[in-house]
Amino acid sequence: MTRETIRVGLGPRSYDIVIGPGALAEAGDRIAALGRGKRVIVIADARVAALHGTALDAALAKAGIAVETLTVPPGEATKSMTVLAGLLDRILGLGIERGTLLVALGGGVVGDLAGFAAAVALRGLDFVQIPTTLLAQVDSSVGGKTGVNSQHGKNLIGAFHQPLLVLADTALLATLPARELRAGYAEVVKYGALGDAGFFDWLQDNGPKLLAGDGAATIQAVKRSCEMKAEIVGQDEREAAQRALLNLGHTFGHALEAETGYGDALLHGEAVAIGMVMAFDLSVRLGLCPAADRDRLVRHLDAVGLPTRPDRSRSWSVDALLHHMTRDKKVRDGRLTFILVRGIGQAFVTNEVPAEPVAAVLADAIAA
Ligand SMILES: NC(=O)c1ccc[n+]([C@@H]2O[C@H](COP(=O)([O-])OP(=O)(O)OC[C@H]3O[C@@H](n4cnc5c(N)ncnc54)[C@H](O)[C@@H]3O)[C@@H](O)[C@H]2O)c1
Ligand SMILES: O=C(O)C(=O)C[C@@H](O)[C@H](O)[C@H](O)COP(=O)(O)O
Ligand SMILES: [Zn+2]
Repeated sequence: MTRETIRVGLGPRSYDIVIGPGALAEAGDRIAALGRGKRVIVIADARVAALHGTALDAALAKAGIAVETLTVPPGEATKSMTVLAGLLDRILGLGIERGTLLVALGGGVVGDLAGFAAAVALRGLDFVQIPTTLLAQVDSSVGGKTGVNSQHGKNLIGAFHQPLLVLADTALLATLPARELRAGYAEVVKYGALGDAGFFDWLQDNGPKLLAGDGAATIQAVKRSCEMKAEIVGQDEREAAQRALLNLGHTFGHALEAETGYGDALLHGEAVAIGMVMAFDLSVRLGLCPAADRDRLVRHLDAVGLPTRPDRSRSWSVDALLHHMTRDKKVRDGRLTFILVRGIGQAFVTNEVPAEPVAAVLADAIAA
């Protein structure tokens, strides 16, 4: 079996990301090898549990591990304090100990929620990520950002809590709806756009193959994305500086998600695609980035069917978007922090952006 293993180097909290088709079937042996006892609680997205829960149960049973599964409803609305409170009640109701291991089975929603539950239950349980969307395999399962949304904004309640292991079985993506695969692909493009122009070139040639289900292209893209994320997180776990590069497109994107109510109207990856274009627009407007690089990004996102500007059939307001942006966790002394670019693959972090060009980028993007 093809397996790629990437190590996230965080001293005593270092862990492996195992990538490849069939990794789920190895979950029992790999979890047993962690030496955390013979009992796990799986927290699963109900849709994913129906599709892949039996295979995980069988893998765990083969290694003599007892499993109890708790499901949560699919969708971004599940990343809430209400669902978290109910989930914690159910976890505690199972009579857990500090040694009990949680396993998150699903996309970024379940990974963020279950990871946060693991961070706070009994003041901290160990957990394993089994990501089942492209987005979760390339991004959310790695790096330890866990949490839920608040009425005040996206991911405003949470904790840094690293998993013990990430098992990214790329074969599970076969059941993922095309729109979800595409949305996850936006975070893959993000890695090329922020720090690897060669990877961006590769994606221009291979992205369509990946989206058509090509296994080799998928493994390669997941591997490169995880390598980049592991390197950045290994240097700056708590986003004191360079980790903010992984937020390219997110200050704008999270504002769009907040305005659309965190529903099916705009998926996180779709918001990131639009947000990246806005970050490039702002960089061009400030004279930092050639317009040709912005155009290249837009052409590639267009070519794979990702949105590049907010849906014009809705009504948007610059002030409302700016209001959401002020809730961003990167705000320092009242100033917004942006991830800007000098070109494809050359992102940097700054909090020295005047207000006018930001408002102008928003106004242009939402103009009818
Ligand atoms: N923690 C981080 O570093 C980080 C990084 C990026 C995104 N995120 C968060 O991740 C979330 C988005 O994650 P997502 O895009 O994975 O969405 P998601 O978890 O909502 O999953 C998308 C949909 O796909 C379904 N699904 C999942 N796996 C499937 C499979 N293999 N087959 C069929 N259906 C499947 C789910 O039921 C759901 O309906 C957002 O909340 C975002 O903020 C977090
Ligand atoms: O891991 C990170 O760091 C990221 O910023 C990855 C992002 O893709 C992800 O959406 C993350 O959840 C955003 O974090 P936030 O701190 O802006 O809420
Ligand atoms: Zn993201």
